[in-house]
Amino acid sequence: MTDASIIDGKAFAARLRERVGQEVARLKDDAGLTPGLAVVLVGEDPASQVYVRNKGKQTLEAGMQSFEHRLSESTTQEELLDLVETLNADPEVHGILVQLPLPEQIDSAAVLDTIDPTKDVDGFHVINAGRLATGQDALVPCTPLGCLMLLRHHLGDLSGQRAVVVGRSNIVGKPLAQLLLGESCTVTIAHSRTRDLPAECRNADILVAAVGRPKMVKGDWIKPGATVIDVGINRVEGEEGKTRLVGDVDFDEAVKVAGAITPVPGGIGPMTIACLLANTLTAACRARGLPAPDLTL
Ligand SMILES: Nc1nc(=O)c2c([nH]1)NC[C@@H]1CN(c3ccc(C(=O)N[C@@H](CCC(=O)O)C(=O)O)cc3)C=[N+]21
Ligand SMILES: [Mg+2]
Repeated sequence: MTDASIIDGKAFAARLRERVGQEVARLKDDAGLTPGLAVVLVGEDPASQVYVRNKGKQTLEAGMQSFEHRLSESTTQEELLDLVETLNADPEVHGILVQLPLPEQIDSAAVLDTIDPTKDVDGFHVINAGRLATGQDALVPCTPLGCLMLLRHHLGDLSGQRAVVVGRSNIVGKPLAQLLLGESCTVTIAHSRTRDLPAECRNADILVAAVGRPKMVKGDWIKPGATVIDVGINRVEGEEGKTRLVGDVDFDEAVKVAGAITPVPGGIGPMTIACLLANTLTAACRARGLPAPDLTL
């Protein structure tokens, strides 16, 4: 059998950012409105710093304003809530992202639920989770949205497909399951307590791995010809003490069995950032009572 085709998330994300940039330019000309994204980073986690830098750079490249707030590791919950409230009230800020994970003295759920739901470009507020689950207009979490865009582009209509999502986080697994249900897939959410996980995965026409365990999904867990979406971004020790990124899927095995597969890096990661920009554009339009542009490629 021939190897799986590689779904190029990096290239797709670049085109999506281009589209967002066009719409931002149009919004400036037609409505005098420049979308703005505020990113809040608490602490010094080096990996988080890289994401924040990439997000800031790509936000500016798309013609949006980027506001960065770096707070110390010892920031109190009250200080962080004060900042979120200031950003909620700032008319130049259309999107707010508080980078996770937060230090242990902070109640993450309380912080996320303080963000104005109309500015919640991560889609983590309970209002947005509820709107997604009930099929109303929501700001949709960026990683699941990126997965759905690649699946739609690669497969077209998804209706009737058997989708297995491995992982049940509020950030990826649960919202992605909702999105796939909205596309009329038959959806299973599997997780660490699932009995005979490999057999469950072998049922999938669409298999999504979002567990945060390097190379957990093996080739013999995959139905021949299935579409495999690898959400994992795991830093592991490589040669000479260097770190490298691997997914939750054993790519070398999976590529021999799957019909199509997303790589790590260059798959879902870049889509997450592109969808963050798309959500910021959507939030800015809605703040002005304008329709959000259609960004399907
Ligand atoms: N509130 C919040 N929202 C987030 O969306 C969020 C977060 N917190 N905390 C951290 C995680 C992680 N995350 C990534 C986004 C893009 C890449 C990405 O673009 N990765 C590149 C590689 C980057 C590299 O080489 O380091 C790739 O997969 O090709 C990675 C990781 C968003 N996160
Ligand atoms: Mg789990």
